[in-house]
Parts: sequence; structure tokens; C-alpha cells
Amino acid sequence: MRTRLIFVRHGESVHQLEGIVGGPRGCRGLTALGHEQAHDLANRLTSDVAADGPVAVYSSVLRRAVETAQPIGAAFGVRPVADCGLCTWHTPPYADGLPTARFRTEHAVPGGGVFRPFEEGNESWAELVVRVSRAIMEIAHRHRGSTVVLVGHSETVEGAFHALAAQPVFRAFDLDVPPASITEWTTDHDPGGWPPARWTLRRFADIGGWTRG
Ligand SMILES: O=C(O)[C@@H](CO)OP(=O)(O)O
Repeated sequence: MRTRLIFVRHGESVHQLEGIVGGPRGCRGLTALGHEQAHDLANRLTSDVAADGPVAVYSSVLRRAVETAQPIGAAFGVRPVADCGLCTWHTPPYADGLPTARFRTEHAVPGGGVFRPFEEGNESWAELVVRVSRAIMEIAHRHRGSTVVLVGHSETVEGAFHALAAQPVFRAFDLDVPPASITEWTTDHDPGGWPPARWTLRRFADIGGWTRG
């Protein structure tokens, strides 16, 4: 009974190119290249998991992830489910659409770190890890024994290292997760069992034929 969780970071996005905070209002979706990458992801994933049978597709609620999930869902004949637990930072409304550099400097919280937010009104890293990890575990439990595609953000992919690999909330290493990359974890144990299932990292930040920007 193998459970496969396939994490996808959204394709190239407008917020990324413009360097703005891409919350529900500030996110203007994918660039033309991002749309092309989303279609390519759909092709790659369907050939990868063709034998797995029905596949569920989830995304965060942010436009860049929703737009990336659309062709993937269409390729599998399923409607992607938007889950806010898979979002990147839940930034405060005042920050949405601001230049990221300005948000980070003008609204920096002195002493911000793991449990205290880096910016005024933002989530702390620990809060993000718990939120994303909880969403991942709920999805894994719901779809145990099958294959799920989770379209999100750098932080969604990072969250899996905490949820599935019991990494401490303050990790001793960083992760570089390019747009339109695939990261895959599997387990043959019950994802809802106790003690927690052991997961295997099958691939990390796989960008297929694309070159890193
Ligand atoms: O929200 C963002 O700008 C970043 C934060 O790292 O995430 P992503 O580009 O993956 O959406």
C-alpha cells in the first residue's frame, strides 16, 4: 500500500519577477513561461504516474498555484482542490502587493526568528511549519495508499521535510526549490499510523528539461 506525495512548486510567476509580496491580492498568477511550465508539468506527471490509477490534485489558494494545478488536474481528469494550508507565508493584508524588499526592511521585527515573526503581523516560521505540516498530514491520511499531487510554494516543499521527515523546526540546512520543480516522497507504511510512518525522499527539486533561472 504505497502512498505517493508529489510536491510541485508553481511555475514562474509575475510576483516573483516583480519582487512583490504575492498574497491573495498581490499575486497576479503565472507568466507566459509559467503557463508553459505548468503544461509541461502536467505531461511529465501523467507519464510518471500513469500506472497509479486515480490521482488527487491539491493546490494552495494563491493564483500562481491554482493556475499551475489547472492543467495538471485536467491531465488527470480531476478538479484540483484548493487548500489554504498549503499556502506560502500568510502575510498580513497591508503587505499584500508591497515590494518584498520594502516589507522585509520597513516592517522588520527586531529579534524576529523562529517563533517571533520576521515582519510585523506576519506568521512566524514555526506557525507556518505547523500549518503546512498539518495540511500535508491530513491529505496523506485522506489519500493513504494512493498518489496525490500537491501544488504549492517553496515553503510547501520545505514543510514536507518537517511533516514527513521529522526535521526540527529550525533546520540546520537550507533548501533551494526552483519554480516548476517536482519533489516526491513515498511511504509503504500507514501515513496515519503510530509511530509515524517512515517516508522516502525519491526526488528533490527535479526541473526536468528546464534550466534554472
Ligand atoms: O511567496 C513567495 O514569494 C515565496 C516565498 O518564498 O514563495 P513562492 O515564490 O514559492 O510562492
